[in-house]
Amino acid sequence: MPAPHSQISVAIAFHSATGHTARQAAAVAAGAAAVADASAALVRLDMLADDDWTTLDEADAIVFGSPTHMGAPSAPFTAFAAATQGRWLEDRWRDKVAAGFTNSGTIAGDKLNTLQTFSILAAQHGMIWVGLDLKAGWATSDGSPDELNRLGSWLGAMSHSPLDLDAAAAPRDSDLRTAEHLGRRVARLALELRRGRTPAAEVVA
Ligand SMILES: Cc1cc2nc3c(=O)[nH]c(=O)nc-3n(C[C@H](O)[C@H](O)[C@H](O)COP(=O)(O)O)c2cc1C
Repeated sequence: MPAPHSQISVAIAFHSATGHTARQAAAVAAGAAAVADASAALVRLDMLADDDWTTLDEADAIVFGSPTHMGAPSAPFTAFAAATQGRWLEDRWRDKVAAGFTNSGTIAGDKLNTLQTFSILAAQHGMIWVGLDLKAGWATSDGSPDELNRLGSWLGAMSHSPLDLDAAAAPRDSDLRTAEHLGRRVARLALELRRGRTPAAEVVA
């Protein structure tokens, strides 16, 4: 069932092969669900059922997530993107809020290309892309990797999971809190869109 008029739902459409990106997805969901009148649903793209498509169709916002594989979204994510073509034809996701996150084994790892691919998918669907509104962390000589947005990304949330660490040990907490922040922002903006903002003229009067 679609959310009642005063409430919004955020779907997190993600793939994760070995669990690291799944932790990032859970953090986005926790952030979204922490906003009053917002709910969050995790949709695993490697086991999509009809109900999952319904969850996506009824969501006010969809956050795309995938590990970066060979500098791009993983194959299951790419298959999912292609499978949305019918919805694209029918404009079914137009004006939904969209955002994205990715995780990879090296600090850079060409993750930006993954986020760009998500944002183009959103644009093709007529969705409204929401980036990350956090200053760069770990950007000065006395900075720390424990700061939010330590990887300095604005198109979406990035995280890094060193290749020798399993999903219990990575991504680190600052990356998960960054993902949580993105989830909160998406839910807050989706609520504002649903309820309507105060018209600008009234604000300046
Ligand atoms: C086929 C494949 C390609 C990968 N390509 C990249 C890459 O381009 N850049 C990178 O930094 N890490 C790369 N990795 C590492 C993964 O991004 C990393 O292990 C990530 O934490 C996996 O996330 P998951 O546990 O959610 O599956 C690759 C891993 C695989 C299996």
